[in-house]
Amino acid sequence: MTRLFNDPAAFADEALEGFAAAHRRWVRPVTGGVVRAGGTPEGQVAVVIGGGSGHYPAFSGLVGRGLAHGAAVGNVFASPSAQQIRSVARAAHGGAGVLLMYGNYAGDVLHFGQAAERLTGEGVRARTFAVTDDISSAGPEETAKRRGIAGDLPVFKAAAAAAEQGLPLDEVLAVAEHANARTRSFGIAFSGCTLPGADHPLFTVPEARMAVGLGIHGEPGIGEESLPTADEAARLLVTSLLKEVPDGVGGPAGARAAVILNGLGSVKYEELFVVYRKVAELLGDAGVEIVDPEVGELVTSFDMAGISLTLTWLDDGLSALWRAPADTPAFRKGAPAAPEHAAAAAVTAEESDEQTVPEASDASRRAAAVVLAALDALAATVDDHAEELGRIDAVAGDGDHGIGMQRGSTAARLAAADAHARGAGAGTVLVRAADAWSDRAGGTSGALWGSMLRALGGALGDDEKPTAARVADGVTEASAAVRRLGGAEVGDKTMVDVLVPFADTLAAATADGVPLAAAWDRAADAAETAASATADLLPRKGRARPHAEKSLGTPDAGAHSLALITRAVRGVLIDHH
Ligand SMILES: Nc1ncnc2c1ncn2[C@@H]1O[C@H](COP(=O)(O)OP(=O)(O)O)[C@@H](O)[C@H]1O
Ligand SMILES: O=C(COP(=O)(O)O)[C@@H](O)CO
Repeated sequence: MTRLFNDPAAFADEALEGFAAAHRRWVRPVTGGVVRAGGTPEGQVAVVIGGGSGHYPAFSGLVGRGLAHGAAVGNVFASPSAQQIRSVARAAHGGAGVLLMYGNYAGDVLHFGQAAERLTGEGVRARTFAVTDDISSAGPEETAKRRGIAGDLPVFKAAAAAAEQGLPLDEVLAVAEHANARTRSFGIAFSGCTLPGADHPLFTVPEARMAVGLGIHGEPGIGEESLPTADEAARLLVTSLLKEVPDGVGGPAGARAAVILNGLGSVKYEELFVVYRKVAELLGDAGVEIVDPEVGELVTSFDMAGISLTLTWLDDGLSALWRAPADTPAFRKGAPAAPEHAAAAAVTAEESDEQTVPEASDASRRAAAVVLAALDALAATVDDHAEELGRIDAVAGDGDHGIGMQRGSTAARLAAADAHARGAGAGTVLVRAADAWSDRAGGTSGALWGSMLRALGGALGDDEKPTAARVADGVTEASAAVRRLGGAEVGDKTMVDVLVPFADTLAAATADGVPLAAAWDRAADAAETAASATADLLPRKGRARPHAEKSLGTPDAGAHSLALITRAVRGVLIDHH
């Protein structure tokens, strides 16, 4: 239970503020997160890590010498936005490029990828790397689909220590790849976490049972077993990981491993030590030499009761990197190094000029008023259904879809109102709304809704009154943009299952000469039908994928919210007909 909060929507920002105030020796706040207080030494590759809030000490607590140069911090269980990441990366850049590192989650992949593209376009060399250590989230033949959990730490540390040694960007990336290929984690959970402001946990585990194969966002495990003793838990964790010793290690006997026994939030340190006692014994029996073990909370999930074991199979190079000194708010090792000379001036990301708007025709400005009314209706319907959307998302995801959609749509509405008040045309109003949505919401849906509204805005432009055909073209482009960015197709159980029939129905009706309001009406019906039909599908993309079976019978959260929104916008179009 999270008991101490003010406005739940402000929880992540307020926590980051307090964290930065408490750790001035190590970190300096910048837009979107924190960077090292002393900056990045000139000519050193900057390792910028990041992810959602709710996982402390990941990610902000791992910024400091020997570890990350900066951390981009998103909202609770939602990736930071591309804009936040770009801002932190620019502030951390020491002139030798940045490596952006995160756990493998759809939202992170989208936003860090977009940030890297923008940084590269601005002349900052940027590469990305997603950690994939969780063996329960996909089989050995699909390691690229695995999630990042407590293995984030050794992989981040290896890359950061390599950067500290002065290696160039591509070699730092190669170290990250190598460390990740040799890192495996597996976890178990006894109860789910409760998000700030929520009155019940994201999932529950029946009395005397445990969930096997936990996620770090309150995702339920992939299986369930009887509650073990501490020794049985240790045995399950160790045997699961020893079944998957990576290629190149040659088997556990005689191998060296960095070992992390991680508490997810409400397992006591003493309990962890009782488990670790057996972990150490079993690894010793298997002939594994344990190097600098860590027992404690390194990647958490609020107050979730759970533990995970991580092994990074070391060679000489990785061993030196794992043992290298580090000095961060939450992770310290070895003797502190001499003071560093920071790169001349950390650049703070400049804000884009949002004061002015491009010229627009009167007709487009009038249409902008309708766009604004549509965004108002959209935000209102998201508010009305936020709890329901969270509930649906919690069935197999992380329960934050309602919160994320609320944050994004509220920001979009405000940005649109501002642009409209400045005389913007319909296209610009939508593009401003899109940028505000993806920047404020983060997360998978933040990136996708941002790209959707941007594509629609681009198609409408600021010059002409948007005709029904042009709106239909814009929606078709929005549908293509979402599929390009997210890589999902119809049948994967995502919002694409609704977007495609919605766009197709709208296009067909307008091509037949049906006026916009009536065509939209038809398309919204198709959207609703398609959203309900997602209940019968198994998810193949996004957070819900590892829990595919659990989601049968429940529609996809993003598909449902999109259908609700098309219905809400229909009312506006009919009113303005
Ligand atoms: N690759 C993808 N392409 C399109 N839509 C996706 C994809 N992955 C997830 N989604 C959609 O995003 C929704 C979840 O959004 P959100 O709550 O922001 O996710 P998360 O918390 O995983 O970042 C899902 O219900 C699904 O509709
Ligand atoms: O949840 C996180 C990011 O993934 P999303 O796909 O945006 O939900 C975050 O907590 C881990 O980085």
